[in-house]
This record gives sequence, C-alpha cells and structure tokens, in this order.
Amino acid sequence: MARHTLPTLVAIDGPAGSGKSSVSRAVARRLGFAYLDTGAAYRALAWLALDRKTDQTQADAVTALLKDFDYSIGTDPDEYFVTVGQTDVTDAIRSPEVSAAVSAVARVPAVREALTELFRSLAANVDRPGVVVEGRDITTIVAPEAEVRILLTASEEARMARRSAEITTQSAQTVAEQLRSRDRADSQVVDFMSAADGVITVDSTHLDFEQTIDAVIDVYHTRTKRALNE
Ligand SMILES: Nc1ncnc2c1ncn2[C@@H]1O[C@H](COP(=O)(O)OP(=O)(O)OP(=O)(O)O)[C@@H](O)[C@H]1O
Ligand SMILES: Nc1ccn([C@@H]2O[C@H](COP(=O)(O)O)[C@@H](O)[C@H]2O)c(=O)n1
Repeated sequence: MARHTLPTLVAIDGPAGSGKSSVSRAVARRLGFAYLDTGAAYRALAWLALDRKTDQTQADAVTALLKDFDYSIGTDPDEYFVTVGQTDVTDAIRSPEVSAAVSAVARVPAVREALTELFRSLAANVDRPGVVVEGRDITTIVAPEAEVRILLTASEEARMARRSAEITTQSAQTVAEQLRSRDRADSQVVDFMSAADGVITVDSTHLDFEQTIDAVIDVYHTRTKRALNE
C-alpha cells in the first residue's frame, strides 16, 4: 500500500501588510506547492458574525457560530476562493467592516483551537509536494515543526504605503490607523513581531516584490538542504 508522505511545510508569519499573502502565493507558484491563507478563515468567521448580527465581543456567541461554520478555501495558488456554505465570500471578507471585526473573533480561544485543527488538516491533505501556510501563529502554534519557518516583516511606513496604494476608497490616514489598530489588537493574542527560536526573519522594507520572493525562496533552499544533511 502506498505510504502517504506529508507535504513539506513552509510557515510564514508577519504583521498586517507585510506581504504574507502576495509573497506566499507567488512562492507557492514557483515551488509548485499549495498555498494556505489562514487569515481567510478568521475573516470568514467574522463575516458570518456580521451576517448573523452576532456581537463579536461576546466569546460565547462567536464560539456558537463554529457549529455551523461550513468553510471552504482553495489551496491552489492560481484558484483562490473562500466560501461559507453556498456563499462565495472571497471578496466580501476583505471589506473594511470585516477587517474591523476580525481581531475580536480571532481572540476567542475556542475559535483559535478549532481553526488551528482545521489548518493542520488542510495543510496535511494538499495534493502537492508542499504547502506555504501564512498567518500570525503558523511558525509558533499551527506548525512549529515546519521545515521552513519565516517571519516576513517590513517597516510600518513601508507596510502602510503599500496597503494604501492598494486601497483607493479610503484615505491613507484611515488605512494606516486601521492597520495599526489591527496589529495592536492581534499582538495581544500572538507574537508575530519577533522571530521565535529557529525562525528566519526576511525584512522586505528595502526589497521590491520580486526580491522578496527570491529572499524567501533562498531561505527555503538553505533550510531544506540543511535538513537533508542532518
Ligand atoms: N516587497 C514588496 N515591495 C512592494 N510591495 C509589496 C512587497 N511585498 C508585498 N507588497 C504589496 O504590499 C501589499 C500588501 O501585501 P499583502 O496583502 O500580501 O500583505 P499581508 O501581509 O498578507 O497583509 P494582511 O495581513 O493585512 O492580509 C500588496 O499590495 C502587495 O502586492
Ligand atoms: N494565523 C492567523 C491568521 C490570521 N489571524 C487573524 O485574522 C486576521 C486577518 O488575517 P489576514 O492575514 O487576512 O490579515 C488577523 O488580523 C488576525 O486577527 C490570526 O489570528 N491568526
């Protein structure tokens, strides 16, 4: 009987706007790996809370949503989608309302436990030789055993400039304040501002997009070669 080999895990954490999703997706494409965006699940649950008019500050009410959280995500880097039940929420989960609500949902311990299990199962069952998983606690909680663990950072100034270039419907000041306040709230729950032991920092402040992808791929090759020699 064929033995199921676990996919190679590339874990990437970092603050909002550091380039986790865009860089991880591009790295997955280059390596022929799957791509798992974990923030999408927290966003989808926040979307459900808003849809059901659930008070996101009430941990019990948010936890109760988990029982009918019928969540699905595409892990092919070229076919990304997010659904809740029959509803495609791929775009809706990026709305300012969801971004403002998501940290309250993500701080509920029962939510973190359930989603961590879900991420482990999704990552273990991809149909590619590896998977790039990105979020806030992948290198530390979800997959501390990952072969490659990276903290992707950039200065607050660079992250804000990149994000506000993307969002044209809000002022640069509003975008910056939302980014800062989300990082502040999220970092009370998990530490994604400093690299844990064994985690390599890639600082993209002075790198363009392609250089950042190259830097991550370099870390991948260095770490996987070293693992082969150990
Ligand atoms: N090195 C870079 N140079 C220039 N732009 C970059 C670089 N890395 C990422 N970007 C751009 O910065 C923006 C934010 O990146 P991205 O959405 O991937 O960040 P993120 O860390 O996933 O953010 P969030 O956690 O808020 O979802 C995107 O427009 C992306 O194309
Ligand atoms: N591993 C993770 C990933 C995300 N979160 C929470 O979800 C929010 C949205 O994440 P994005 O990557 O899409 O920005 C984020 O602000 C966190 O609240 C998390 O807790 N852990």
